[in-house]
Formats: sequence, C-alpha cells, structure tokens
Amino acid sequence: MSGLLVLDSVSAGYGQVPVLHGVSLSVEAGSITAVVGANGAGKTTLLRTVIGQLRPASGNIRFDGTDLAATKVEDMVRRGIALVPEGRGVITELTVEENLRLGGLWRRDRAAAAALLARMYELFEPLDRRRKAPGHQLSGGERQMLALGRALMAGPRLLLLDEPSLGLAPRITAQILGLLRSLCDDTGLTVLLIEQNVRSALAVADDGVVLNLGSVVAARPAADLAADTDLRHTYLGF
Ligand SMILES: Nc1ncnc2c1ncn2[C@@H]1O[C@H](COP(=O)(O)OP(=O)(O)OP(=O)(O)O)[C@@H](O)[C@H]1O
Repeated sequence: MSGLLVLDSVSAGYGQVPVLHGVSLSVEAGSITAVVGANGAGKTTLLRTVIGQLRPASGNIRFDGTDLAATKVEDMVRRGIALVPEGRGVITELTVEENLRLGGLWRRDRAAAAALLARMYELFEPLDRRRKAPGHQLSGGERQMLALGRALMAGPRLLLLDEPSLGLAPRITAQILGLLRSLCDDTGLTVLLIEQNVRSALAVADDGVVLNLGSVVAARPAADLAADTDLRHTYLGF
C-alpha cells in the first residue's frame, strides 16, 4: 500500500487484552480518512497506536515510508504528526495565546512561529477575540478550535483527531469539519479523523474505514460507505 500513513496488519491492545486485530489501512497525502465504528470498536486505540502511546504487538506502521516503531511519542511532533485527543487537549489555566504558543514551542524559527500564530487567528476568528482569555472560560466550540490550533502550530503533515465533535452543536461541528476540509485542500494537510458523528465525518472525508471489534470490515471512498445501506445498518446504526 502507498500513502503518507500506512498500517500493515497491526495488532495492539492493553497488556494481555488484544483490541486491534491485524488492522491494515492507508491514508493518502492531502486527504481526510474517517475511521468510524461502534463504541468500543477500537478507534481511539488505533490513534494511540499510531502516535506511539501503545506499541503494536505485531505489524508495522510507516509514515512517509519510515517505520515508526522506534519513534518516541515526544518525537512524533518533530516527525510531523500531531494528535488532538478526545477531550480537547487544552490547558485550561493558560490563555488562548499561551496554549497556541505552546503548540509551536519546539520550533527554533521564531519568525515562522509568529507567522503561524497570526495564521491561527485568521483561521479561528473567535480565538482572535479571546487571546487573553483562560482556556476554562471558552465555550466547547472555542476549546475545540484552540485544541486544533495548538496542534496546527506544530506545523504537522498528519493530524490525528479523536472525536472533534464531542459535545458540540451540529453547526459548530460542521464549521470545524469544514475548516479541516479547507486546510487539506489548501495546504495539503493529511487528516486521520475519528468520529461518532458518522454522517458528518463521511460527508467531509475522502475515504472511510469501518472498524468493528478491532478489525477493518470496510475501507472505501467515504461517499460509497455513506451510500451503503446494509453496511450502515449492520455496523453504524443508521
Ligand atoms: N486503558 C485501557 N485498558 C484496557 N482496555 C481498554 C483501555 N482503553 C480501552 N480499552 C478497551 O479497548 C476496547 C476499544 O476501546 P477504544 O476506546 O479504542 O474504542 P472506541 O472505538 O474509541 O470507542 P468509543 O467510540 O466508545 O470511544 C474497548 O473494549 C475498551 O474497553
């Protein structure tokens, strides 16, 4: 398989408890791949394995052709991989600006970091108005934007997103997913998206992967998956 991110027969779990069973998938550069499936299907476990929080028991993960097996979690960002975890990944005691700057902290090039910060305020207009506000004063949507902005400050090539719509109104979810789509189209960003909100995820994604009990049961263009009534009824509950 080709692709910016390629998982080849990856099995992983927690201690002696296997969760992922021989998962293979390919995420093409500049695309959005949505991973969908019921609660407990292993979606979060999949992201945790890609980012290196869990190590595969077998199989391998390649990013831009390089095996990620030896890469530490803290080095993933330098490799170009950023994770926005479920629950948003915002430090609530810090201000909007401090959170954003934290995302770009590892960058040596200060001018580039400043330019990126300005770009984040352009992208996320509500954050521009609340630069000095502490994270705990933000709405759910603003927090999600901040988590996204913070991850983007690292200048990733691959963004891993765990349930960005969690707790958000449909309008805000649509806004955030639409923004992701534009980022992919305009900057070549690649996204691996995990979403409970299957309809919205498949509507914005290029490709879709259905996970069931830790195995891939379908991997196809997102529009095909969305149109497959049997598959939707059997695995996705709508
Ligand atoms: N830290 C852990 N230790 C042991 N088992 C775990 C741990 N975290 C998750 N699991 C188990 O792994 C399986 C997959 O969980 P995971 O969170 O990856 O699923 P998910 O598809 O993301 O679910 P959801 O949509 O509910 O978030 C579940 O059976 C869960 O109980």
